[in-house]
Amino acid sequence: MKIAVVGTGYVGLVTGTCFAETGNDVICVDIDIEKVEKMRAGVVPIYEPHLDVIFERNIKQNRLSFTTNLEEAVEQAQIIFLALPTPPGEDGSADLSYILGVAEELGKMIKEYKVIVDKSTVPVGTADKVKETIAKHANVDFDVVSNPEFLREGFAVDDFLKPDRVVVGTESAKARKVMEELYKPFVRQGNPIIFMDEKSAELTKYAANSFLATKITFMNEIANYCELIGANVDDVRRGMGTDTRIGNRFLFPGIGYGGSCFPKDVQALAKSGKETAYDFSIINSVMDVNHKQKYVLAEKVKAYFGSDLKGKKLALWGLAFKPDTDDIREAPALYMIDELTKAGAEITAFDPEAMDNVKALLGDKIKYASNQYEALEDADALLIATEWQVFRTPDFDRISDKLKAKVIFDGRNLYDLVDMRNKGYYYNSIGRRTITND
Ligand SMILES: NC(=O)c1ccc[n+]([C@@H]2O[C@H](COP(=O)([O-])OP(=O)(O)OC[C@H]3O[C@@H](n4cnc5c(N)ncnc54)[C@H](O)[C@@H]3O)[C@@H](O)[C@H]2O)c1
Ligand SMILES: O=c1ccn([C@@H]2O[C@H](COP(=O)(O)OP(=O)(O)O[C@H]3O[C@H](CO)[C@@H](O)[C@H](O)[C@H]3O)[C@@H](O)[C@H]2O)c(=O)[nH]1
Repeated sequence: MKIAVVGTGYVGLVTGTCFAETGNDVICVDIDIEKVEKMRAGVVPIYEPHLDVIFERNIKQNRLSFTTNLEEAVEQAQIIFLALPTPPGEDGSADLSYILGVAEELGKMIKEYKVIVDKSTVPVGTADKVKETIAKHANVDFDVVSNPEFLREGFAVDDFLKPDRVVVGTESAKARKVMEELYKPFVRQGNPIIFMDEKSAELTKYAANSFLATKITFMNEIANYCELIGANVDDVRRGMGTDTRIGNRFLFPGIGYGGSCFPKDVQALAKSGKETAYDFSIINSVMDVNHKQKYVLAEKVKAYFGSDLKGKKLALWGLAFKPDTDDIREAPALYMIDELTKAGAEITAFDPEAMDNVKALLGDKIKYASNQYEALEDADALLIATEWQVFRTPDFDRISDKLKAKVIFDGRNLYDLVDMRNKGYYYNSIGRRTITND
């Protein structure tokens, strides 16, 4: 099939590359000229494990190409995917200007039947708006389908090629056939395509993300409570998660959920509810609790050193909102940096992939180390914000040689409590008792 993908971010580029991998001819469109030139030169513009191999293979085999020219892409394609940003607007609702802007252009360009597929995360009713916008200009038949994407950054290729399910919202038999054909290779692997109407598909995406955000937030509250009563959240998590009705995934407490999706999607669902006079009280609480959770580690540092952190040097491991990505959107580390530098602390950070993005955002507000141990030089404490594999089994002798004192605040529960006691650390983690070295 001939496919155009508009927007080559995490979703668009993975979608385009994976559909090329299953034998389709894919042309990806982006307004960012620099990005398109990079991709034409064979460079993957984002950090996403395993994407480079299939990206290169499909370019070589002429199934994957890039352009800034929407019309050129649309002309060739039977199916046009919209993988455009839907950032929060000022009031928290999803900003649809990218989607509707491109829909307007599509309306003027299409000259024969096309299936326009919305892969972006959009509020209920957006497929209708896209339809109306295109119909203002187009005088040919077309369908607008909602096909929300559930991939996770860091696992995007695997999630896309082997999805738990594919959700397709369409009431058009013609479009349904096209989507069935396109996703056939995935169904062969035993994963269902769930067909429904457009509105239900749009809501499914928000409901899934908000449910997962709620699950994490619930565990964060249990973790905070564990600290007060002297219980161990790791044990509670295992005890709960083995119940198959609960499941053991997404129960890891930490310093709040971040990223480009959960924060904005939870907020957008709450906002959509408000517009229909529905008060999503669970969702509102989730947002409140998560906001506070982002400051939990900074509060622990202040409780230990005092609220004035002038003259304190802190090493920070991890900046990305989660491991295996260079994405720092809504990263809890950024909230922590803000709070701690306001209190006067000097921070030296290390992250395996996200440092360039943080440098572009924060400049010299913090210092950047070239490896995880360099960050520790002369620091009063080590703080951990992201659970990169490389932080899980560090050389503790090197850590204690470099730190002024053996003090660790761990926002991701990477280390064993008994081990930390034996090694003589002050070790403060989430939802577990604090190990003191006195
Ligand atoms: N990132 C994820 O893990 C993820 C997963 C599932 C769904 N989503 C949703 O998918 C959508 C896209 O997310 P993303 O993370 O890929 O975004 P992104 O910001 O990484 O990428 C968007 C791309 O669109 C391009 N763009 C903007 N305007 C354009 C235009 N008029 N024409 C062509 N290209 C244009 C930008 O230059 C950018 O390259 C959002 O709605 C998001 O909520 C994201
Ligand atoms: O047990 C857990 C699991 C996750 N998180 C945090 O939750 C956030 C989101 O993590 P994750 O879901 O792995 O990353 P995303 O790439 O943002 O993926 C989510 O958002 C995407 C965009 O909508 C969806 O497609 C995915 O299905 C959904 O998992 C991160 O800050 C994680 O640190 C926790 O704190 N505890």
